[in-house]
Amino acid sequence: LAGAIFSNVTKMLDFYSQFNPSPLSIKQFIDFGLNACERQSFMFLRKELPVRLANIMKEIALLPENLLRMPSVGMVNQWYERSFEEIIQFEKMEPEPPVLSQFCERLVHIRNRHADVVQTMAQGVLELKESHEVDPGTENSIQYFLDRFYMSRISIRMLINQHTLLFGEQIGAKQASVNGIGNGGRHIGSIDPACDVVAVVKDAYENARFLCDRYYLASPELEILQGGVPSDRPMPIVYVPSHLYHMLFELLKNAMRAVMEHHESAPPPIQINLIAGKEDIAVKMSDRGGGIPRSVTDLLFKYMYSTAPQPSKSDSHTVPLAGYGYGLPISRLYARYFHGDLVLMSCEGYGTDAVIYLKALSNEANELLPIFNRTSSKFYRPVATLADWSGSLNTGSQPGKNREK
Ligand SMILES: O=S(=O)(c1ccc(O)cc1O)N1Cc2ccccc2C1
Repeated sequence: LAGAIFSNVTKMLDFYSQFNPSPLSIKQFIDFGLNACERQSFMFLRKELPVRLANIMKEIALLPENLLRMPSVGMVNQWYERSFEEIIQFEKMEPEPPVLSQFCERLVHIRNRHADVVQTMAQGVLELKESHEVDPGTENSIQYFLDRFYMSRISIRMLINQHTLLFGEQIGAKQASVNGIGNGGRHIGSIDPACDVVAVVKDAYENARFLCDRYYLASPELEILQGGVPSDRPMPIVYVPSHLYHMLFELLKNAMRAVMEHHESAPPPIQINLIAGKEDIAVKMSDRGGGIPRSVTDLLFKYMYSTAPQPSKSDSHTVPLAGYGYGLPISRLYARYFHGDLVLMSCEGYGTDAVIYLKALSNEANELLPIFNRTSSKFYRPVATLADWSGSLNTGSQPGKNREK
């Protein structure tokens, strides 16, 4: 029987992975949420969630053997297989109330099962680093995979959160989503159509400052500018506050650590400049924390570089303010998820600017989703490439001029 079940799941994976994920824009999430219909949401998700799960599960199967065999990666893979099987069971069910509420409960169960996926995958990367030599080709495959894997996870959790917030049994979920009372900001699921960037900046700053004070017994002040002029007037945008908070909190922790470690006393303030353009909204955070050389800036987004043994829970308050966990790479994924970006510009010896770019128009803020196909599969069988620019660090081993090109 197990064999039969296995082959059936494999067949279903092949079936659903043939479809491309369907990206939604923030505008579409809002338009649907304003007169949300649970039946329609159910009909969409019981197809779209298996499509997104199957697309990324096919890539997990293409991972370098050494990583795929790590115990933690095996565990994550099992979670994905179990969740995939549970959702496709709703394929043939009638969209009647009892099934709709079962579906909602099942989504909550799946979201909880996958709560620790980020650190469990990081553990898998650590197991690989500690057990095998990792060649540059494998490292590139892992970087490519994890960006896509975590982006896929962000998108699946976004769909689950919208459905459970709009139709779930939380207190106040009903009237809040229907006529907007009971939630002052008229949130549509996890989206706030009037998310005040200044308020989220202050919230993230207060929380980062608390950690900084506890560790350094001091913390830098914050200056908020809008268009280069000091102002903390509200700045409403259409966005997911929790995503914006996650990015700001990470960048503020890094900036505070840099400033406190670069100045014995009187730390210079961190400056956040908010600029609303026609296409882009830019949140530029500037610190005078001494910066880092360009050769290091790229490493900060590398999962392999950022994976280090986790400090034990007991001394977690002694963990440096900004570790080098996956905070920066995942914050960049949150920015890119709705077609924005997160870039670092460091000037060694002076300080670092970090810019979060967001789409100004909600109809342009489309989900950015990984697609499993021949193109993505090629990334997992990297062929040795010849240098096409001279003078790079590893030219020593390149074949001579008159030999094969
Ligand atoms: O690399 S950084 O320039 C830096 C990186 C990211 C960021 O958001 C802000 C930053 O400032 N910076 C992090 C850090 C930590 C300890 C000591 C010195 C520094 C320098």
